[in-house]
Amino acid sequence: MTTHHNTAAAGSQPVAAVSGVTVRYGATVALDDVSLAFPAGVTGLLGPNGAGKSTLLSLLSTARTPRSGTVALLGEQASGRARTERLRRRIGVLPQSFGFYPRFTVLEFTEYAAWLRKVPAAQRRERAVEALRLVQMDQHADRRMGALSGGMLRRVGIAQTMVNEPSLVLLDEPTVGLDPAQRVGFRSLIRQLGERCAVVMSTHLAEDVAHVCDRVAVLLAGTVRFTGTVAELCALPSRDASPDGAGDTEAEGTAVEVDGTAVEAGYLHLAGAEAAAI
Ligand SMILES: Nc1ncnc2c1ncn2[C@@H]1O[C@H](COP(=O)(O)OP(=O)(O)OP(=O)(O)O)[C@@H](O)[C@H]1O
Repeated sequence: MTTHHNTAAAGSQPVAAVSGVTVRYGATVALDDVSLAFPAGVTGLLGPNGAGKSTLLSLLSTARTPRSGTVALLGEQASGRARTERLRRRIGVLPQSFGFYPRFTVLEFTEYAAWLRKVPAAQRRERAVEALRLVQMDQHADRRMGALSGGMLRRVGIAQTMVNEPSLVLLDEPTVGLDPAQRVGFRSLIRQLGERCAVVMSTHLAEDVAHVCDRVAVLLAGTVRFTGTVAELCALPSRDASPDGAGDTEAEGTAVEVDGTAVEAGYLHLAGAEAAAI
């Protein structure tokens, strides 16, 4: 299936950027001198388990500070407690799993998220209802969180990222665990979010990237192996060719079919035998 992408996002000013960041967990180097800029639109972080995607998202969410390197968010350096707290109010985050009280209704949970994000009391209800409408969960506002299907729960997860009208939304593996039909609906929802604010989503699924993302960064073992448009990733030579061209965009300007298989081929070219074994 061929998809069309929002090329307007390419080349715009970055909404977020990391520069020379290194993060270690004991002896494990999760990110090794990583520099990446995230423009408007939807950027995919593509990589296998353990590549460092969640760690990178935790830097962009300000949950974690790098040992070395810098993080810039919404035009400011993300350092200093007061500034970081202020920036955090303009960011929405969907972690891989999020906690909730099962007896909360969908509306109560979403209003609670607005409270956590310091949305003024007078606006919380309205923002929560609006966010639920965006994800088509407003009809289910009175249902208990504990009674929701996986797909519905994930939609509420997206709603809670939007209650503070963020400029940047971070989604950690948002399509994992969804069935194929749910995944299709969810991808179109993420594209919608990308029209309102910059979105960075991690995934290990080439299909997600093909259907959702304007740009993609491939992470492998804590290093960036590619950044560019999805079409540029697809245009990389096949795996049999010399890997020296990784990151080159020689095929820029040529017509490239963007689909899951083509993304997978570009990804495998970068990952070589390492990814082929996944
Ligand atoms: N709290 C932690 N303590 C120790 N090691 C960690 C911790 N969190 C992550 N790591 C390690 O850091 C590396 C990067 O992990 P990270 O979770 O960022 O990768 P990922 O690409 O998001 O993978 P996944 O999809 O499995 O979450 C991995 O080797 C992982 O085992």
